[in-house]
Amino acid sequence: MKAEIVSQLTENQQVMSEMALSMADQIEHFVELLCEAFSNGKKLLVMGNGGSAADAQHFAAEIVGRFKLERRGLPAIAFTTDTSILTAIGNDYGFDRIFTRQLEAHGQPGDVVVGISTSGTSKNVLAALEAAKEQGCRTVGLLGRGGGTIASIADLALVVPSDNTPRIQEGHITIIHIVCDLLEKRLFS
Ligand SMILES: O=C(CO)[C@@H](O)[C@H](O)[C@H](O)[C@H](O)COP(=O)(O)O
Ligand SMILES: [Zn+2]
Repeated sequence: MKAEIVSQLTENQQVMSEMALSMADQIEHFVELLCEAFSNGKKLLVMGNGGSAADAQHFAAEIVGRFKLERRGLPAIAFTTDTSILTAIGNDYGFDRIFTRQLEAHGQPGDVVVGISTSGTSKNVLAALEAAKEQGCRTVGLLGRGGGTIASIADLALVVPSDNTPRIQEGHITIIHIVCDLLEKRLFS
């Protein structure tokens, strides 16, 4: 068992090292998109399924609350949190529409819409990013496994270099923390 633990920790380190070599420019671009949006009174809308739903909520909490600095709250909504909305839309229109409908309700031109999907293929996330583009929002995919179909439609695709879902999720939350740290410093210090 110990060998397996060491192997998983080592795999995490390898993914993080590859990200450090290949993703810094894209992460910087993500920070710039969000800083521009918040400076112009726009907001972050974010979504994902399963572990990525938790990441979406975590991201919104850092933005509305704070990361490290004392500052005013910034506007962010995770489309994963309201069980009445999720069950009503899922029941009445289907699971593939749970994010699209919320996007229709909240999305404004200039908002940054972030879809988190380790496979890059979740239909509800893909549909929401497609709708977001039509509404004039900027779209970002936090992805894995080569990026999938979502990478081909997102304005900015950040693809964690792994095919292993937990390692990809660890990459996503690391990116989210770096982005929160940098945008907070850029906007408030
Ligand atoms: O957290 C995990 C696996 O680590 C799962 O809950 C996982 O997020 C779910 O299977 C999701 O439905 C996967 O969706 P996606 O990342 O491919 O879009
Ligand atoms: Zn997980």
